[in-house]
Amino acid sequence: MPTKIPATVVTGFLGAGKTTLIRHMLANASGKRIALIINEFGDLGVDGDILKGCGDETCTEDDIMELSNGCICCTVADDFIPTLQKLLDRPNRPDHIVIETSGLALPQPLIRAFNWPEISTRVTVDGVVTVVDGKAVTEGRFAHNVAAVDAQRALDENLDHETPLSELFEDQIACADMIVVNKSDLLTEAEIDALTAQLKSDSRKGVQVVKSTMGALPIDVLLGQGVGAENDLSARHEIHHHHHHHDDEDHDHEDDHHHEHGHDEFDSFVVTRAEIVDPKAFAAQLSEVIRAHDILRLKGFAAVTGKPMRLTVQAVGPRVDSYFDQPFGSQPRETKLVVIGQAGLDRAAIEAALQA
Ligand SMILES: Nc1nc2c(ncn2[C@@H]2O[C@H](COP(=O)(O)OP(=O)(O)OP(=O)(O)O)[C@@H](O)[C@H]2O)c(=O)[nH]1
Repeated sequence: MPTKIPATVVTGFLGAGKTTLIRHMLANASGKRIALIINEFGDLGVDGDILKGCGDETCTEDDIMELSNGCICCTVADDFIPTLQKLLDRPNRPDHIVIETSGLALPQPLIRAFNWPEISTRVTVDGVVTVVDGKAVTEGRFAHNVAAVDAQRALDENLDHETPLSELFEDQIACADMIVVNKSDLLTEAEIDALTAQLKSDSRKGVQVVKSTMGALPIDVLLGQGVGAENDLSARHEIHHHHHHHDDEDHDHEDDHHHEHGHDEFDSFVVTRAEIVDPKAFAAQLSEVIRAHDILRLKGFAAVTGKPMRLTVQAVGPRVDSYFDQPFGSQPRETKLVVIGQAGLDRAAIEAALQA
């Protein structure tokens, strides 16, 4: 019997540093052949583009598969399973598969999919790595307070006291085999220690919590955990669907489509604009728009007058990073930004502000 190929699921909220961590991993794969499946919220394909640009010989463009149809956890049958099968049917099988979920995905339904007969004999979930934006959590952006939420839930099972952000965050933590406290460069030692202790107590027993900057962790730490996460799903409780049968793990596939979760509570759209003249001023303008409209995530590429290189723009909350990454080459010189926030974003106003 052929051995199962290990698959590592990398999850974590929007902008936590999943793509950065994977990029570091690919650059340090030391000959291991890694195939990637990535699923992005927002339709610009920024993550795929960044990863394809890694230029690492152990991971060619062919090894990167992008799921197109929205949320990985809602399109398991139509998109994820066929993509995985395609990967497994290749003559040149990968040593390891890494799956980057979108920042809004619940990992549990994805892991449950590994029990589907079509793939269960061929792959196993090696481990779930949850990347945490240490700075954002420390600043309280997820209003992360599991104890208080649990106390409320004990009073009334049916009440939904949580924000969409804290729900997702807690599900992603509950599913983790390893938690990466990323962006530790933006934290003090004391903040890192406090967050680490909190995450340890909020996660399952034995879950490792490690800190990183720019996701720089040895590949041996991230891969090869050998957990078989699909076999102990019940330990990875799902916060959202308490009213569903979360204790009945092998219910039929249909149920995966009935779960309710946060997508409707988030909005995403793409804004195009004319070339920008001054990258620094543009970053300041972005930061202002992000604050004014409470935008969670903004990323994309910009054309700067007089520059052959493409400016990659990355904003997580009010923090804006931008850098020239590569020449436009054969691609059109366009400025395109994907904007992600909670539902109710004022699209017209944001567009106007970004195009100003
Ligand atoms: N200061 C700092 N910035 C970081 C670190 N890790 C990632 N970033 C930056 O955070 C931004 C988001 O990083 P990504 O790796 O794209 O995050 P992601 O989780 O893949 O984002 P989504 O796919 O949109 O959910 C980028 O601008 C990164 O350069 C870190 O350790 N420290």
